[in-house]
Amino acid sequence: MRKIKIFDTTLRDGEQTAGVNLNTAEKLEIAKRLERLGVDVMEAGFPAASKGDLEAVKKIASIVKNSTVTGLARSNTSDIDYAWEALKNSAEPRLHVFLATSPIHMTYKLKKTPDQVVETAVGAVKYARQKFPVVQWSAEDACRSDLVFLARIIEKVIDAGATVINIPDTVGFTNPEEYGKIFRFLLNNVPNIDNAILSAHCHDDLGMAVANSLSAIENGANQVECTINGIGERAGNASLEEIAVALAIREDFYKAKTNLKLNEISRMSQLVSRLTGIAVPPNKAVVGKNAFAHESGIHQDGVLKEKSTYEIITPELVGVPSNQLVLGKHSGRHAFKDYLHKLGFHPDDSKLKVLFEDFKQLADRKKEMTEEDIFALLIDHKIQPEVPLYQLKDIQVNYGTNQIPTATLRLLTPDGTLIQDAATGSGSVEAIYNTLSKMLPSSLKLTDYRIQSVGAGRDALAQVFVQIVSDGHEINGSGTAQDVLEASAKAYVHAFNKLQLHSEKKSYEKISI
Ligand SMILES: CC(=O)SCCNC(=O)CCNC(=O)[C@H](O)C(C)(C)COP(=O)(O)OP(=O)(O)OC[C@H]1O[C@@H](n2cnc3c(N)ncnc32)[C@H](O)[C@@H]1OP(=O)(O)O
Ligand SMILES: CC(C)C(=O)C(=O)O
Ligand SMILES: [Mg+2]
Repeated sequence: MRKIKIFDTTLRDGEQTAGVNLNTAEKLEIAKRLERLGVDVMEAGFPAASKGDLEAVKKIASIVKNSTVTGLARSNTSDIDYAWEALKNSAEPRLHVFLATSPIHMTYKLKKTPDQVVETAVGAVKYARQKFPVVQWSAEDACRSDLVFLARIIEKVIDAGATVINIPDTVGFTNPEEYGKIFRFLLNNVPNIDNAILSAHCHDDLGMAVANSLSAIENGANQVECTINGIGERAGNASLEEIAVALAIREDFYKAKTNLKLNEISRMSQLVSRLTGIAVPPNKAVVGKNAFAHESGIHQDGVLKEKSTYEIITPELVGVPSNQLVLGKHSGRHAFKDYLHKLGFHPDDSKLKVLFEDFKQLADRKKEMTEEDIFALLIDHKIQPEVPLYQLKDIQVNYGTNQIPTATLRLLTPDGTLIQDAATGSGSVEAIYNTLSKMLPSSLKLTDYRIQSVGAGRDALAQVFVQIVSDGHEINGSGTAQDVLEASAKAYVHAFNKLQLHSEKKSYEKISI
């Protein structure tokens, strides 16, 4: 199977998104995540652009070890020297140097003849190779360039020492068929092309960046450049998550793999969105909030019977805990009943009918029905579960570098008694969970624990998700609080309460109406 290298440029082209400015700490946080995601190359910035960017690239290059770190430079010695200053301590210093090749750019922007452009490009690559073992050369605006000229300049820069040749669709002008043909043309017309890796770099001005990147792969590109959430100059770049998941899901067609850990994608996307302040549209493929949400009755019924009826990507593949059946006015009886079962209520058919009619009436007035809405509906119908529900009253955690973490918790039991206990653990969360295990009638075996922040900045709320599996049922608990430890405790108690509702089967028989 072919291996496609993923060149992530979130920290360079992605940062060129209007209104985005990442400081060194933020860039480093993203870089570490990109490394964990498994990108082959990350472009950390444009060192000649500012002192801050130079420092950020330098820092990232000194810390990131499992992905190659690169930086962009114009075709002049000064930019290349700045890039060297930033990258010289990386494991394998790699430069990305570019020069425009289209008549429009050469005439109006660079004010150079084609021959002068060849001379400048070759000079820059030769100069760069005196320092950098790996030099990638990009033909800016390649897709509006004369292809014979493009082939000529590429042959020369490969001779000068470039080993990666990038073909940017700088202004997002081409379509997949044309873009693929450019790669075919270069493979057939550049005599030394086998000495280089061909790379694609697409912009989304006409909404074709991902399709163009995939076409390039079909036509010989072995590297694609992309950004998380597709952020980037103007309408953005090709989105990493869409390319990666398309390759994985359609492996039968593309017959190509990447090194990415796909289950890191969701968290990666959230981090970039939070630090850049660029929200992910809910309907965005793969990472949008609705990518795994089913709203209409026919779809929900299909998914409940067999997920693959309407899901080509499993949420778990990209690190989303589970799909979501959103209750709304388009929902049908199957989804409604399933929702009630998950909450622990099992009304018989006649009660379900009445509840469903009321639900539809309410849903007509609301965009989305929440768990609270459904509970309110059940309470209106005087349906109450007589199952034990525990409430977290307060929590205190002692943590210090040379101290054993200790948690003290107080819980309100279902019969209203206040109980208190304490336990230690190897970390604060473990201490909390050990305490809860002592206090609750049974302890939970967690299969997942995740933290994410709700909102941006220092005052963001912490949201913790835990998952347990019991009798083949997946039960998710969540807790939100200003503090991550309190949110962790709440999530555990939430999961425990839901487990009670499920496993004790106290739901319908003991519901008093
Ligand atoms: C397609 C892309 O995404 S390319 C990357 C775009 N990213 C950026 O521009 C972000 C960082 N840029 C910057 O901070 C600044 O533009 C700098 C520091 C690079 C340059 O700033 P300045 O020296 O003030 O020049 P300015 O940006 O106004 O103009 C660009 C100059 O570079 C020249 N230039 C453009 N591309 C190249 C190139 N690949 N090689 C050499 N020169 C180039 C232009 O012709 C122009 O030269 P001129 O001053 O002789 O007319
Ligand atoms: C610098 C190059 C690779 C670029 O970003 C573009 O042409 O879009
Ligand atoms: Mg670009």
